Amino acid sequence: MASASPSLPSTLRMLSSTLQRPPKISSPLLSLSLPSKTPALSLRFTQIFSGVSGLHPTKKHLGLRALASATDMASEKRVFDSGEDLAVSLAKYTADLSDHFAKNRGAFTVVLSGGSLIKCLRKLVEPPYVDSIDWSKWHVFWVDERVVPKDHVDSNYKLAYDGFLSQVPILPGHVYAINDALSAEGAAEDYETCLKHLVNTKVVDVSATSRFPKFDLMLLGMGPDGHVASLFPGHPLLNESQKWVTYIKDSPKPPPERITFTFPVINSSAYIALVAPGASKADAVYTALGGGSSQNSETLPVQRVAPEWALTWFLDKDAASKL
Ligand SMILES: O=C(O)[C@H](O)[C@@H](O)[C@H](O)[C@H](O)COP(=O)(O)O
Repeated sequence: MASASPSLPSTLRMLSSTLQRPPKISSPLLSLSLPSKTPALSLRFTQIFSGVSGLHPTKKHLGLRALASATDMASEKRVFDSGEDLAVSLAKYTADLSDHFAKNRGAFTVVLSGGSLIKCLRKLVEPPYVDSIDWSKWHVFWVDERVVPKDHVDSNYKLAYDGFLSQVPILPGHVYAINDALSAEGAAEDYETCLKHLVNTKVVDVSATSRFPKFDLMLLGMGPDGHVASLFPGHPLLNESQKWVTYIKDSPKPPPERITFTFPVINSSAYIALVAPGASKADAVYTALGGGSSQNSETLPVQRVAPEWALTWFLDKDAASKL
């Protein structure tokens, strides 16, 4: 079943195979129960789930705790008793979005992080999802990657390949790993060039508001310090407003050299799942969701995460223990 391989060609060679198979773009995204897009009257809501639940914010959810908000992004928090329950819910959430975007857009663009996220995706490689998802529509990207060879133990590609990609029939030409023969600067530039081609060919959608690429689903992990992707607290890269992909050579989390999507790209996504289980995340979760403040009162990177349509937190009891 494995179709991706650590010896995949460079990003651009993978791109060329993708370009031969442009997805069909059909109708706009109208069939989901999306949050209101009326800025003046938009809603933010929070609901605690103890198990598997529906995919999208719906009127039923909104009836529970709806608050007026300045943003039209819907925000939802799911707290699970166990990692197993979290993984089940995340698989259903992802599979439902896959189904929707595959049917309505002809492609499903999914952005992965490194870290514990990949383990949280484990239910996708099991029945019923492994057989029911239309994997041929998936296009896989990384929100950040360590500048190391693809077969290196620190590679986010290798982590995802070993734990997820090798077990599902995603087309190798739809897996956009970084070009590991390049420097950090070169790899970031190469990845941005790749994304531009994919936007031009409509594989990746574009935000009508920001004009940055609009990925269908971004699956983000979060560090104990509140970092997302390779955007760390207090780092100047947090304020990058032009580039789509940039690089860092002084990452406080090893290894130091990485490439990363910028906030304009992250926040142009349609959906973001913030997957942050574990006690080490409790302080940052409290800062982001419980009204706490960070050690030096600075805004944490995770607090800047605001996709165009919906943000869903996937937490376990330990991560939510201070809420
Ligand atoms: O390459 C990376 O280091 C990641 O993309 C990073 O942003 C990760 O998602 C968080 O550090 C959370 O990692 P954990 O889930 O393992 O804590």
